[in-house]
Amino acid sequence: MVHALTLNAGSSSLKFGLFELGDGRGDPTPRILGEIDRIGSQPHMRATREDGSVLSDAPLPAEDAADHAGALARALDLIARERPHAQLRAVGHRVVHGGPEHAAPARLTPEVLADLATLEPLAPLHQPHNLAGVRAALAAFPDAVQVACFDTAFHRHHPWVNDTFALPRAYYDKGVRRYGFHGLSYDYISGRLAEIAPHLHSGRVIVAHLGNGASMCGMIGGRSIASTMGFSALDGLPMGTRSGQLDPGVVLYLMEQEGMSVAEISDLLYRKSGLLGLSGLSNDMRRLEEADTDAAREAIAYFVFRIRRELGALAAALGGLDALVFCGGIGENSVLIRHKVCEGMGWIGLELDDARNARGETLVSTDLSRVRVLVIPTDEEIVIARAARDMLGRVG
Ligand SMILES: Nc1ncnc2c1ncn2[C@@H]1O[C@H](COP(=O)(O)OP(=O)(O)O)[C@@H](O)[C@H]1O
Ligand SMILES: CC(=O)OP(=O)(O)O
Ligand SMILES: [Mg+2]
Repeated sequence: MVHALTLNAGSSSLKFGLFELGDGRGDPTPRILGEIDRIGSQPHMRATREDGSVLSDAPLPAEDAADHAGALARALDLIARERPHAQLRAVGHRVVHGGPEHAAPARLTPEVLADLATLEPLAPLHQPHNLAGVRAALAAFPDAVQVACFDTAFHRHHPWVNDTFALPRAYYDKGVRRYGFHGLSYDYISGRLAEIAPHLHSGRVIVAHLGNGASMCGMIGGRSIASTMGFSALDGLPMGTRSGQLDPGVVLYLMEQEGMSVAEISDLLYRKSGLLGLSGLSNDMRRLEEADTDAAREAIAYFVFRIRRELGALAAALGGLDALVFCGGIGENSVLIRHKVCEGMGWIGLELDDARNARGETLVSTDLSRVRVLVIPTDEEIVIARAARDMLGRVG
């Protein structure tokens, strides 16, 4: 039976999925979904079958998953044990940055891989690890069709005013643009909305992808019009460890007055800021919600304030609002954050139903709310699997 493997490599984690492709026309069926985290230190593998039953939830010997290639080998051992007859004909990769050119998934050739490596400085927390996953998979499956699925692709047709900064034009031409990210998630949500609420899909929608990385996207007719992330995955909302939007004067100050190096500033903005920096406690929203400290409450207050501010800004960019969708680990699970984001939003025609919100229903707005509020679990893996299926259908 023909299968596709999906890989989503983070700095110290590797998410993997095994999908059955059937006759290549229907939706891929997930058979195994898993993640190895703490690669290089204390690796741990979790994996489940499609029915939710646990296949693995155990530490791995450190030397077995010392890098992404080792982690991939362990994931493949598990897949081979569980589904020994799976023919792996395609591998789909999440690649965060596709630069200005890629508006659709791309077949991975040595040339494309070399081109994507030049974008590593633009997404240092993601791109080098994504490409480490690609190299490991190319070595393991030289005969499979390998496809890169870009977080930036969904936004490539957004309007020029949201694509540019007010810098001299030469910088735009060199690629200093507002790319936008989390596109696999937005693509999935756009597709789900078309299925479950087509009248909303065709309207003005804001999607809040609130996970460890967080951004918001304004869509009309399911297409990106504006988003809060820009040139890098640092912009916009504060995140687990990333600052979000920052006056560029702060960076100049850190260089000139604090004498900080580029590496130090990068470490500060990508790894020590956001919820972690403000709370002094954790990047994990669950821990902040449980913590009884002023700093944790202030970190949550700032996160919520920025989401509300961006909601207003994106609604203005869309010329109004028909629906707000929450997704990502925080958006899907945090009753408190959804409540705080929607509190007092009657001015824009949005009213949350607290009982529906507490039950985590799909529709969490009141029946009288003009703006519909929905919670839709996102699924980046199926978007990658579909792209792998389509590429295999074209070239395989
Ligand atoms: N029940 C919950 N309440 C509040 N926050 C939650 C809950 N479940 C998960 N989260 C938060 O979701 C975030 C991780 O989101 P996720 O989308 O899984 O991240 P990633 O970007 O790593 O894929 C963490 O901050 C975690 O605390
Ligand atoms: C682009 C980005 O921020 O991704 P993640 O949420 O996986 O960190
Ligand atoms: Mg994520």
